Amino acid sequence: MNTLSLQQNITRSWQVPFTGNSNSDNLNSIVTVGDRNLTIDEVVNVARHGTQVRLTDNVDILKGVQASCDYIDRAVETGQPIYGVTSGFGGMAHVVISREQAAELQTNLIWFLKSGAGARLPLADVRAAMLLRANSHLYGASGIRLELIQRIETFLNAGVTPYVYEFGSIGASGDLVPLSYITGALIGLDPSFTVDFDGREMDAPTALCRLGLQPLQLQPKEGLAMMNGTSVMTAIAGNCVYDARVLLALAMGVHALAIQGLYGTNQSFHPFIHKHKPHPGQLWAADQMFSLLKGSYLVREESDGKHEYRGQELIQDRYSLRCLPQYMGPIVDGISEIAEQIELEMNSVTDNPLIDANKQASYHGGNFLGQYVGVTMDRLRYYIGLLAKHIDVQIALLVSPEFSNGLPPSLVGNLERKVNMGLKGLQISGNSIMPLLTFYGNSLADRFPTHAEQFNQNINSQGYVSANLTRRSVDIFQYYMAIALMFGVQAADLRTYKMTGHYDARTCLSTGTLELYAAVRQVVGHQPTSLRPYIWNDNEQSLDEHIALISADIAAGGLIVQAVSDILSSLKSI
Ligand SMILES: N[C@@H](Cc1ccc(C(F)(F)F)cc1)C(=O)O
Repeated sequence: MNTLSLQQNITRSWQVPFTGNSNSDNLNSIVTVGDRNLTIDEVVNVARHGTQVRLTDNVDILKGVQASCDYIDRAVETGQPIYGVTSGFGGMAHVVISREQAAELQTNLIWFLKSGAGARLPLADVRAAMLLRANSHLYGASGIRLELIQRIETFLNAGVTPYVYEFGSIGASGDLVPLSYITGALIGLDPSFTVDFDGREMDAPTALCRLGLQPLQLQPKEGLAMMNGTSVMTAIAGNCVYDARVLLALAMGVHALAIQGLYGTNQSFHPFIHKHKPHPGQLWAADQMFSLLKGSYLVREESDGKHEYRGQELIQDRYSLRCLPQYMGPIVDGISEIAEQIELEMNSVTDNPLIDANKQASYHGGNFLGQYVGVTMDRLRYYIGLLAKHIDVQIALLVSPEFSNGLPPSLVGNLERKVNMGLKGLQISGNSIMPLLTFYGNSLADRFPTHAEQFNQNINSQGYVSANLTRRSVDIFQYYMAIALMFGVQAADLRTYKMTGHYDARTCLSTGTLELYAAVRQVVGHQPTSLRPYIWNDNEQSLDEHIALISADIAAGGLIVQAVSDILSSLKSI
């Protein structure tokens, strides 16, 4: 198979047209919306795996939704001045809107916001956004009918996903432009609103017809309630946080393989050291690495606190090994803080004005500002850059015999075939990715336009663009991780040979890394043998095909991700 066709055949799980319940594990599980405790994992299950959703049947919550609509009806009837209900929008909020124009105001909002550009968002990100919008509306503070919220449920369960575009939101009034596409499709406003219906492109009115639904006329406030919020950027952020945790768990696995490849010591991960600097992330990384290396014949077992001179080799390891917990710690802590903030944002009401039906009052405010998403997504890309930089130096040690405790240069397998250059090209390919990941680590939230929308939106988060940039960074990091795993596997085989005279690393690796090693070998279709390492002669495999296979497995949560599931679940509990 040539590389081009391979790349075309391997599509990332969240880019494939959504085709309903693809994951049998989720057939029986249902996510209830409206109980105010959605988790990132639930969002990912609905977004990517077709888990069905059900709106809460909690009577108090449903009554609250209706009460907020009644409040708006009365306000329009009596001509009360309320932003976006009886007034114009944004920098034109002084314009008074009559009772007769109040519904048209809402539909018109969709029309003038329909100004997106660029590529379509992955369907899974749009599905997550719909779920979050429904969740936000069930707090009963938005003045939106249950009937409209139920449409979101229907779309999600039937696998109908509006097309939304990558540019258009400054993350200030939430995601006005992206949400206008979702709203236009839900109500079947016009055939120019299009959807993916179970894998087929279709205009929204036709899709509604297939679902047995009629086009819906928006009531006062409903358009604003639908579009004034952070749901799309928060959805992308939730999916990215999930992926980033997977990649962090894999980074730990890669380092554990590299440390064994380098014949490193386990002493640097001894609990005694870390209890004297007990940051939670550092403690976690040290503890994980200590156990990940347990039982290995490829590490220096020095947990008793002894150390010996080893000829020309250093008495202690270089920093990328020895200081791993101290380097990873802040990243681990940072990602768990990000997850917490994104989950809180997912369970928030993010529109304006907000209605307190009990007090018969409404409040003008700004919960739609996506600053939490902008700042956390900037941070997440920064952390991804730091993770990539660390892996890059580990690879650099592995390919240089003067630093690798004597592995062959560029991890050449068959040294007798003099033309073999081993993993030289693979390292260069990785070197072309790592700087981009650190570049993407730059912040966006501090570079906002100060004069947006007649100076009304004069501070804005850029949270949507930041989240999309983080999606890109995550995707690229998956390629990088594939390359790193290939280095880890080859190094383990070559170290095994140095220690035992055969190449089957399964006999020497720690129990904690065996499954990861085996998963990589299986995904590339290259079973371990005692006679040869993973890469023997340069001309016997196409490394690009291996990168594509491994990264696709990572993206789809396949064998390689399952192999680090213990690390992943312990990471989530920090
Ligand atoms: N987030 C704003 C609502 C808003 C602001 C601006 C516009 C537009 F489209 F005119 F620019 C629409 C809605 C608010 O609640 O204050």
